[in-house]
Amino acid sequence: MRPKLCLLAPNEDIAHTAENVIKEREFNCDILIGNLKTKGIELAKQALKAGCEAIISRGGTFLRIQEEITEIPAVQIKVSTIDLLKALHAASYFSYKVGVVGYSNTIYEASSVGKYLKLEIIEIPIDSSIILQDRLKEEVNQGLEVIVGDTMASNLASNLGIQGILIASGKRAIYEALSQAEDLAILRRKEAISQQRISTILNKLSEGILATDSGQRITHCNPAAEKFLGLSAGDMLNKNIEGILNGAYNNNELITIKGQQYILTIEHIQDHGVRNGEVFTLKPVKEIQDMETKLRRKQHSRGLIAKYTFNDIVGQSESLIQTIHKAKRISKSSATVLIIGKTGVGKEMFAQSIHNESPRNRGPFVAVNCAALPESILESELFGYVEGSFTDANKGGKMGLFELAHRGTIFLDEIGDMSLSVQAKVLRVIQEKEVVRLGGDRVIPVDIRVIAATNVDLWDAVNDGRFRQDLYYRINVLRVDIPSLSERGQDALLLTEFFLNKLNPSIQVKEGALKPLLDHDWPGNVRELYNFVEQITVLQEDNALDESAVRKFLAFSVKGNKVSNAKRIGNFSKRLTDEEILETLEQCRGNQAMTCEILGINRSTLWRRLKKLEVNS
Ligand SMILES: Nc1ncnc2c1ncn2[C@@H]1O[C@H](COP(=O)(O)OP(=O)(O)OP(=O)(O)O)[C@@H](O)[C@H]1O
Repeated sequence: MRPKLCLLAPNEDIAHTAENVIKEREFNCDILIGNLKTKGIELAKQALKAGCEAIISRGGTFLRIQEEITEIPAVQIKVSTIDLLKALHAASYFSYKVGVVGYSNTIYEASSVGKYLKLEIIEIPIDSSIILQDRLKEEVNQGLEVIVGDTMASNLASNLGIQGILIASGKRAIYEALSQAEDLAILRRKEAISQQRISTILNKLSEGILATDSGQRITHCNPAAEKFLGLSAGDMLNKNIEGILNGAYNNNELITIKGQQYILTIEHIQDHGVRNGEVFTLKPVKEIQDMETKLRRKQHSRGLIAKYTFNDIVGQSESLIQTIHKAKRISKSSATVLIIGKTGVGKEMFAQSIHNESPRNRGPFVAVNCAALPESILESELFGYVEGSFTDANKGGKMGLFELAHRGTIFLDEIGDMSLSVQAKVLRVIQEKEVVRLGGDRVIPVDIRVIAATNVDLWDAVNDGRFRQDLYYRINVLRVDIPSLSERGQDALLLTEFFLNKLNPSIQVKEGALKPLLDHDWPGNVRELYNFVEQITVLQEDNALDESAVRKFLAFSVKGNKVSNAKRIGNFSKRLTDEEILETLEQCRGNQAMTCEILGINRSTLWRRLKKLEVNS
């Protein structure tokens, strides 16, 4: 559909010519007759309300419209050379001296056209109607008898009693103005569509956007910026940016607005190589951090969740309750924690519970067993590496566990087994809160809480030169000593009932059946107790567990432990007699995994020995 235009003609003649052009060229244009005197501006405003997309007018009316109606383009019917020639020719009948009233382009043309007609042209530019009137009076006093110009000029001429000749607008001038108006209206339509798209995008952005002009005045702002700054668009538009952002700012700077932190970035707007304003972007730091955490989590397939809380720790002994109480208090701070306790006492369980009770509980929990990995692998696991830093390095490098624990907790289990060179690097991370990947030089900031655990006396290790003293002091800030199971009174009974219920709830425990457990010293602590209960659930023949059965299992378990301990001393499997193997297998009711566990041998050794004995496996 062609744009809807409106032509404001100063008189019937021009209206008539315009009507012909519109008909011939099929413009979608209404014609209104009006000039400055006859409320032409009011008519134009009404046309705008009625959906007009561009206004065409002449002379002074055009100037007023251009000033007052900014919503749509205003186009001027220019004075063509031929129209000017006709008017000057008509004027020459009255005098050789002709005043030409008009805008610079009209006057300029008039002087050259006037030369051909041998006329003396007096240039009278239009600035305002009052100045024009004075100027005209002056010229009339000096003998001017005729002027050519627009409707306003010819009205002034009749007021001053001289001849006024109206420059008519011919078909060509009207056609050109209509075409120009139509082109501009189409351009406006396109601009409006792209403006709409831009504002939809700006409105949807979670970043706050503010744009300024070359004078630092705000020209655009989006809803996110309104929200962050607590100001409406009306409060900000046309205001100086410095006043809105409260003073000085720099690109890529951290700024605080209403207690929230934002990263401020500033881009310069270049217009044909000239700086013409700036675009300010406000990104909430919290959003960046949340995204970063999500990304870090996604990049790593491991589950980084701490599943245990203090509520999961079973036991009612005074020593355990005291320890839990202290650990809960420690949870609130962000300081490094050292958990000390024998093997299997629940150090990791405590570490997870501390993390879950801490303000970091929404962040990751990363556990590393420092004794389980060879030095070089532990180092690359902890710190990560950059691409190509060693032969087997993954493409794209790899994020280390410290980075992965960002905004969460890293649990360094058995820290006493860490080599001195890794200790030095860990110390650096704890002190500086930053990591450099192996083979890289980029410093990556990390916000982590370290919980270290040990089952050996670290101070002894310091004295032996196996543990760095500075690291010892660094990690020994808050300390949790977990009592061994033998120091926890009746807890062994509670734990047994708890594990039995978890593994096989149908087993009934007879009165006093668990008493023998209190005489056992549980060197492997809760883990050993758990394994013991697991054996019961597999080997128990009926569902009623009495004291004699418990004693039998205990004796069996102690023997198993002795065997497993002996295994560690030397190549024990060779010394295991066939009877021992068969007896254990029978007691385990053919369960080979458990037989291996009790005898401390691996599956292939058992399989070989059974094959020799021709036992069907
Ligand atoms: N008080 C408790 N209540 C319930 N379960 C427990 C308790 N203490 C430990 N456990 C369980 O015992 C097992 C060993 O605990 P954990 O791994 O936390 O011990 P650890 O001291 O870290 O062991 P290690 O010294 O070998 O690293 C886990 O399965 C844990 O869930």
